[in-house]
Amino acid sequence: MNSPILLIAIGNTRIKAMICAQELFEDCPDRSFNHSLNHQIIATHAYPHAQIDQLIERIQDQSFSLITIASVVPNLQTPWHDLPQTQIITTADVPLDGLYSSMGSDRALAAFGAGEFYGYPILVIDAGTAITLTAIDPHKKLMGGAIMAGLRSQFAMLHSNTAALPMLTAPDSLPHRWAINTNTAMQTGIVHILLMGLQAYIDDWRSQFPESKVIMTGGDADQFQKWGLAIDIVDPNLIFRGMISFHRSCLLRFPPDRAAHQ
Ligand SMILES: Nc1ncnc2c1ncn2[C@@H]1O[C@H](COP(=O)(O)OP(=O)(O)OP(=O)(O)O)[C@@H](O)[C@H]1O
Ligand SMILES: CC(C)(CO)[C@@H](O)C(=O)NCCC(=O)O
Ligand SMILES: [K+]
Repeated sequence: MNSPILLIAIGNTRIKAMICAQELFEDCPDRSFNHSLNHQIIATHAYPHAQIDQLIERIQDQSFSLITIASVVPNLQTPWHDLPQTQIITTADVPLDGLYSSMGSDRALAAFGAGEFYGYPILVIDAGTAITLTAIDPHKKLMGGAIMAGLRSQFAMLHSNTAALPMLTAPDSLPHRWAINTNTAMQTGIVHILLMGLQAYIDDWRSQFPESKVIMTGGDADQFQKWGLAIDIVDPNLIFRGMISFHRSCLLRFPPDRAAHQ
């Protein structure tokens, strides 16, 4: 058996790694390679930046035929960055039209992975350290997007920029809109206003592309779905799907047996 591949996505809070079987990249006539992702995943890991040593310890003894890294934290180097089989994917590598050069590679890859898997047009909402919306039209062109502070970041901002407000986490169930104590007031303000704002974006998108799917990913995606945000699917693996789709598109353009004979 070929050694597995390692996919690494470096976000602003956590480093996420997926180990999957090499067979993902074997030639097949349609997009079924991607549909089989769930069966090919050997392991997934997510560690905050400060605990990167634990990730290293977990996988340092394994050998990988291919390593792919996408990062939105340029100064964070890992032991995998400099290996000969490592490829760093940037936004410029992602085969979608109209991407701008400073756009995060996580957004470009998640949108590409979502579009290739669920079809275009597509709206991707990534609820992580930041919340991003990334909208791709039927011609695989960026329509546009938005960036705002993520759920945890909003609580952290209120706490660090005021004298009296505590550091809180988001409530499990949707709080009553009109609060009569500090903690609920903070929670209700952040949660309801985020939900209403995101819903307005989703409604606007659906009015232009009624057939489009709306996909959510990122650490808080499940929470937003529980609160009733009208998304179609939560998919935690969009960025990894984007990496696999990227390799797939390279293989289709440069099949290995042809390259070997040139
Ligand atoms: N174990 C965890 N550690 C940190 N955040 C978590 C965890 N579980 C859920 N979360 C939530 O996930 C959010 C961070 O999301 P995520 O881990 O996707 O961010 P990230 O790694 O910084 O990615 P990005 O940079 O793409 O936003 C926080 O708002 C937090 O509420
Ligand atoms: C917005 C974040 C922080 C989300 O992870 C990342 O995608 C990023 O640093 N983006 C650069 C700016 C942009 O996407 O327009
Ligand atoms: K993100």
